[in-house]
Amino acid sequence: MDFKPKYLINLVLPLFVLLIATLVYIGYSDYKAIRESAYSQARANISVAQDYLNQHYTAANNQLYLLSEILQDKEDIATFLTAAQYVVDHQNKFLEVGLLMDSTYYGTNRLKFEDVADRVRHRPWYAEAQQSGATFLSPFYRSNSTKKWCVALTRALEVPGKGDVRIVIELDASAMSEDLSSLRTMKDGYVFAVESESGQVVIHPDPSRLGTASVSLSPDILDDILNGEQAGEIPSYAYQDEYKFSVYETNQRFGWVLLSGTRNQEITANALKLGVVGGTLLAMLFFILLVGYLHSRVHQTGGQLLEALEFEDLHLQLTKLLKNTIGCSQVYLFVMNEKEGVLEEPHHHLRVAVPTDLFCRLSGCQQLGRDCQPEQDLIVRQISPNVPCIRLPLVNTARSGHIPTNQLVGVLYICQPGMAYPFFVKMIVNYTLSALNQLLLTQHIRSEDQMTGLKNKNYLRKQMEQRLAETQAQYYLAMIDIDDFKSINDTYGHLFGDKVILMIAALMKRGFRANSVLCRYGGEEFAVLMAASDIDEAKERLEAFRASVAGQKIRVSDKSCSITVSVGFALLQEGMESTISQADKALYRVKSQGKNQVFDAEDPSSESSAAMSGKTGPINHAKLKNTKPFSEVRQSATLTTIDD
Ligand SMILES: Nc1nc2c(ncn2[C@@H]2O[C@H](COP(=O)(O)OP(=O)(O)OP(=O)(O)O)[C@@H](O)[C@H]2O)c(=O)[nH]1
Repeated sequence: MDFKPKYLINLVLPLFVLLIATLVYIGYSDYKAIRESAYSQARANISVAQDYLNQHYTAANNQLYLLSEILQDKEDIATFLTAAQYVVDHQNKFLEVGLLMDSTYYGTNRLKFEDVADRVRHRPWYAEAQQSGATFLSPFYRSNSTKKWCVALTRALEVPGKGDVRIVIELDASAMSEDLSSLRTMKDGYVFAVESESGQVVIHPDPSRLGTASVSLSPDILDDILNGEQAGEIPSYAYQDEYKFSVYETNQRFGWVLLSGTRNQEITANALKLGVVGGTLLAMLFFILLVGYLHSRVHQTGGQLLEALEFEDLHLQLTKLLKNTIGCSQVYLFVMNEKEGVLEEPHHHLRVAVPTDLFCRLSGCQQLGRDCQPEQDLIVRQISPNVPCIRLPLVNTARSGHIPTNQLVGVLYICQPGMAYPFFVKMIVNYTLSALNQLLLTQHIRSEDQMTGLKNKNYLRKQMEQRLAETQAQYYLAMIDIDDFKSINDTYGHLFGDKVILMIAALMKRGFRANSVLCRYGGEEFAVLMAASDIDEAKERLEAFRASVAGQKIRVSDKSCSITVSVGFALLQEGMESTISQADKALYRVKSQGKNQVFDAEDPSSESSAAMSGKTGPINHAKLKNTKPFSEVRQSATLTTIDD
């Protein structure tokens, strides 16, 4: 099966939709994957934080035990305080170590408060019913001496004779928060902790949040936790105008709830980033492949346009190419006829004046005139397409110095129902322009007589065919033959004969209107196809030409000679062959009646002479020798100059 590019082009829109859908799917999958990974990262962070807190709890508990051993062993406060100071100095999470004995509070950093039995009862670290050897964890509070947020571990002791003895270690919440702040979920997520009893924030990377009420843990969740819920998720809550998610676990030792989470937006942004990057790469790859394929297909088929030798071939190939690539329904390829200032479309036999606004577009070098409306363009009005039409001027651009000059070669009209892709249209325009240029050049070469620059017999016949199809104007075909040319050749040589032929061509170009078809019919015979209102006008013009030739003298060395031509003409009607034959017969009659005259096919006076001579067939110059020899004169004052 021949796969046509238009199928692929038609797939662009559905594929684009598919691509968007894929992107959305990729984005959603990414979102889910990233969210899942964020959750597991958050859980991992909580687990690290659990270990961290448990270690500090155990460390504080161990220190309490050691210090109580020292106190019981030595019963010496100074030794105890030295050991306590050592502990505080080497463990930066311990704010203070205190000893309550004999109603006196001894603290590290030389603190001593006497007679404080009543006051200490109100301190958070003091538990009235604490049994000897048991450890009590205080609620979260701000330390009196250091003014820092902390939690205290207190051990009650039995020291004989010393009454109520308590050893206290205060744990610094800010320092612990700082350590835990390095646990990040994605970029912005962090670990924090809330005291389940009070709902106060106890660990937070932002020190100003310590001691404040938790935003994430609603009273309902706190109730669940107090009722034994140990872990869970909070999918969405608003904090500082942003939505966040958190996972939580309770910490048995401290009785805190550890939370870790991040901004939902961050997950979305990451998913989008991944989705967009992935999708863009996918889209780029897809479009590169698509454009590459279409590019090569258009080049491949576009190259075939250049092989067209006839206009019909070009039209056929172009229609095929445009149907296969952009799915256009009709193609009109107009060729500029500069001589007559009209655009011709041979395939549909159209001939119209060049749309006036086309040149405005050309001067602005706007090649793509899209969606021409019938009221804007005479040609579109004539074509009257039932689908949108695109007008594409085919312009040769040359540079003279710095100024670009545009030459309109033709105009392509594409009737196209769907989307037109400028990129491909532009490529097709370029190919069409090249093919048209090549075709016109080939036709020019094939239709021109190389020696004189006049048109040749082929071209004349085609023009006659075309004009026969027209009904508006009357055309006349004249056959012109140089009189006694053989003698000229024989007398002055062939080179001179050539000069005579060139002179006749020059006089023809000068003597007839621009829209006449001037042709070298063969050898020393010429033809003119011209428009005239009637036979008299035609004869008058031909007569003027004949006289212009007869009035010229050609110089050869020191001699000059006069040349004459015989002209027979006929009205272009009925058929091409019959018209040629009639004009030929008229010419023959001139030859047989003394040459250097103009006869038309209808002329009754000339008919009789032809009948007399008994010749009615096509002219045979070889048989009409020197009816009236060319005149040979001495050098005269007015001579024709012929360019070599
Ligand atoms: N120099 C030159 N001669 C040519 C060319 N083409 C044809 N001829 C010659 O033109 C001559 C035509 O001669 P004829 O057909 O006998 O006609 P004629 O001598 O003009 O006689 P009439 O037509 O009766 O006036 C031949 O001798 C051809 O060789 C050409 O391109 N250059």
